[in-house]
Parts: sequence; structure tokens; C-alpha cells
Amino acid sequence: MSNETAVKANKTVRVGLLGLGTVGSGVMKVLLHQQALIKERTGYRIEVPHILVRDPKKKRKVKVFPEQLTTDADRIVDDQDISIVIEVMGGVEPARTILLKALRSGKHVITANKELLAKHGSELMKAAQESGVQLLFEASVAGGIPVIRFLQGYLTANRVYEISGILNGTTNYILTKMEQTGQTFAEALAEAQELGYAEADPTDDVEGYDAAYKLAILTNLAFDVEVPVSDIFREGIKEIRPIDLGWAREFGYVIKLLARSRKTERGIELSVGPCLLPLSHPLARVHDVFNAVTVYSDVVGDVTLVGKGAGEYPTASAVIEDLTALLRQSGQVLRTTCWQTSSHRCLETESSRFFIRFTSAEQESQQLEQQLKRVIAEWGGRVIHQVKKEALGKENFGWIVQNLPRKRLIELLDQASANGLLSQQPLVLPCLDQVATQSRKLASAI
Ligand SMILES: NC(=O)C1=CN([C@@H]2O[C@H](COP(=O)(O)OP(=O)(O)OC[C@H]3O[C@@H](n4cnc5c(N)ncnc54)[C@H](OP(=O)(O)O)[C@@H]3O)[C@@H](O)[C@H]2O)C=CC1
Ligand SMILES: N[C@@H](CC=O)C(=O)O
Repeated sequence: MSNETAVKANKTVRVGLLGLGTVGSGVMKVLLHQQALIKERTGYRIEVPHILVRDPKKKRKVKVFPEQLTTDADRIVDDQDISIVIEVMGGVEPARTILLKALRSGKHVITANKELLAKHGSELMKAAQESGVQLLFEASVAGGIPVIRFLQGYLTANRVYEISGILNGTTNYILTKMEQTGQTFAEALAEAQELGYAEADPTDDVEGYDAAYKLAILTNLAFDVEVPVSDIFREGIKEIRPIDLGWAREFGYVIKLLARSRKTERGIELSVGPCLLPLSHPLARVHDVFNAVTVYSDVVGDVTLVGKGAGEYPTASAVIEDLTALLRQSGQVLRTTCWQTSSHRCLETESSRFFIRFTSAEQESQQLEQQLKRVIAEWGGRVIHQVKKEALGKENFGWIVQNLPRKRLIELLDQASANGLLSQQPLVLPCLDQVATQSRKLASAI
């Protein structure tokens, strides 16, 4: 049915909503406030008869009728008049079971749940394909940025070689606040939670799991491989201190939690972790809750998409885009070649420069500095930037070391620690000075 015919026929579509937290409330508010616009553009009026929640008595951020709320998922899945289910409840179970049931009973599914997709995407996609319905998930990666649609629907004649991006809003917000306002990690995290950016368990954000789930989804779409999340090299930001952010800037860098997936001759390099980006890097200016994804492909070259990566409205916007795409019947044009398993090797991203921060034990500063520099030189490495700061009789050192692999640096610092020369856990972070040179080389071969 064309939009015009649908408008004339006053068509209504009934949607079941699973979850009424940050994202669910945003979805309801957008459906309410943009009702006329959505109807004008799709021809449909949208009704949400049932919303699944855990606690119907809880105070809500959006006005809903008590009879809309339910704790029984079957009221949605078994309702023949509901043709689309939106899942914004999070977690693996019971979301997985409910969505499989919904797909198998012929309902289209829209989800923002990256953990579920990263862990059970192939199972859900198979159920959708077998039932001839759509599984859409734009909101699962980078909030309001249309990166899923870009990978599924735009790069048909391109081969993607690399994806790198800031995929977690909470950690980008924390790092930005720690550097720009001097807030502590705990203060900045509390603000990110208050603003609705963080996951129900913020460990997922700060330990890099959330970004790893998103990277697994993007890798799947870009390279047609199913990557187990456990194969992704992952580090979080809990060890980053304001001193690291300050020193990085002194050396001409900014620290970001970067997610990277890169096709190489040896396999796919995948990593999520804090790293130093040169201030001239396109992602170095992406702050606060903003996310950015750069996709390197052979025909189009580099494309960077930037936007808000978390929060009520940017995420709701992506959910509603999936919904309106379904209503305009444009879901079918998307490539569905995702979640195919093929052989691949997951490797850690390599780097030729590392930032190290270490603290001497009392009275050991000089010996430590000399010993580390001697061993670094013996192993063929070089300290190219250095700074130090004394505090309470101990010396904090920040160095940029060139030409030594991470493994060697960790070995070196572990040895110093075993010899009683260090007083705290040291930090080792890669510097990403070169942007996708491998991809550029391959791209130029076409
Ligand atoms: N927040 C964000 O910025 C973004 C979130 N996402 C994803 O969207 C999803 C939702 O996130 P968010 O809105 O922040 O989460 P919230 O924790 O704010 O909301 C979750 C909602 O789901 C309901 N719920 C959770 N578990 C159950 C259950 N077992 N049975 C019934 N209801 C349940 C909760 O009910 P009740 O209210 O009664 O407790 C709540 O309404 C997650 O997958 C998240 O990763 C994706 C992009 C951005
Ligand atoms: N917790 C996530 C929410 C969006 O995916 C984030 O901070 O990016």
C-alpha cells in the first residue's frame, strides 16, 4: 500500500514495546510528539497497546496509561494484532526467548540490544529469515548514528577494510570530563548514569564490553564473519588517571576508548581499548557523549559518521527510523548477508609506539629510570618523549616508547616490579599514529 493510500485508509499499526527505561521512554515520547509527522511521512498511526516492564508501580518519565503496562511478555507475543515488537529492555534473557518467539510468530523485531545481538545474532537472524520477517537493529551501535544502515544498505560495490570508532558514549563522556573539568572517574561516571548514557551495569561500559559487542556487530556486517566477543582483545578505562590525560596532551595526543576491526593478510585484527590518538586525528575531536565511526572501503574511501552515541533521544531516533523503514516497506532493500560464519583469525591491533606511566618506589627513582632505558635500548627501542612528576617522595614517569611491542614493555615493567623498583601498577597504552595505511594500500590497488 502506498503512503497516500495508507493515509486515506487511516491505517493503524500496533506495536509491542519491551522496556520503558531510558530508551523506551524516549521511544514513547517521540511517538507521541512526532505523531503527525510520522503519519504524514509513512501513512500510519502507531499504537502501543502493551509495554513490558519489571515493575508496573515504578514512576515513569513518560505518561502512559496503567493498563498499557504489563509484566507478561506473552500479552505482546500472543497478540495477533501486534505486527512489530520493539525490544529496549537489555540483557540476554529473557529478551532472547521473547524475541525468538515473536519472530517465529511472524512479528518484525526492532532491537537496541547489542549484547544480545553480539552473542545470539545468528540465531535471531535465522529465525527472522525463516519466518520472512525483519530483524532491525540500528540503535544497537552508536546511538543515533546510522552506521548499520550505511554498512547494510550503502556499500554494495565496496569492500570494507577497516572500521574504527568511538563506540561508547559513557566512556567518552568520562574521559572528556576528566580531562576538561578535572572531575574524578567516579564523579563523571555518576553523571553519565544520571544522563541515561550508561548500561544498567556500567561495568559493561567502563570495561569495554559494550564497545566490544558493538564492534562484533559492525565486523559481522562489514566482513561477513561471526566474531565471538571473547576473541576480541579488550581493555577498559578504569586505570586511566587525570595525569595520563594531561601528559598525553603534552605529547600531542588525546586518550580515547577506540574500537578497531581491520582485515589483514594474517586475519582480522580486533581490539577495544584506550589509546592515544594524535590531536590531528579525525576522532580526536569527538568529545562528550558523541560517537564516531570511520569506515575505510576500497571504492568510496574513508567515510566518518559522527553523532550522539547514547541517551534517550538519539537512541529513540534510531529505533523510530527502523520502525518507519518497516512502515515504508524499505526494510527489504537491506543486505542480509550478516551473521555468516567463515574462517578468520582474531588478532590484537599492533602499534609501534606506546605510552607508559609508572611510579618508582621510594628512593628507587634514578636506578629505575636508568635500568629501564638501558633495557629498552638493548631491545632496539627508544624513549622519544618523557615527563616526570614527583609526589610524596615517589616519582611518576610518563614516556612514549618507540619500536618495542606491548609484550616486551609489559615484560620490562613486570621485571622492574618484581625487583621492587615500582610502587604502583604501571599503565601501557598504544599510540595510533598511522591511520589505516594497510587499507589505503589495498584500496589503491583497485
Ligand atoms: N541508554 C542508552 O543510551 C542506550 C541503550 N541501548 C540499549 O537499549 C536497551 C535498554 O537500555 P536502557 O533503556 O538504557 O535500559 P533501562 O535499564 O533504562 O531500561 C530497561 C527497561 O526494561 C525493563 N526490563 C528489564 N528487564 C526486564 C525483565 N526481565 N522483564 C520486564 N521488563 C524488564 C525495565 O523495567 P522497569 O522499568 O520496570 O525496571 C526498564 O523499563 C539496552 O539493551 C541497552 O544496551 C542502546 C543504545 C543506547
Ligand atoms: N551505554 C552505552 C549506551 C549506548 O549504546 C554507551 O554509553 O554508549
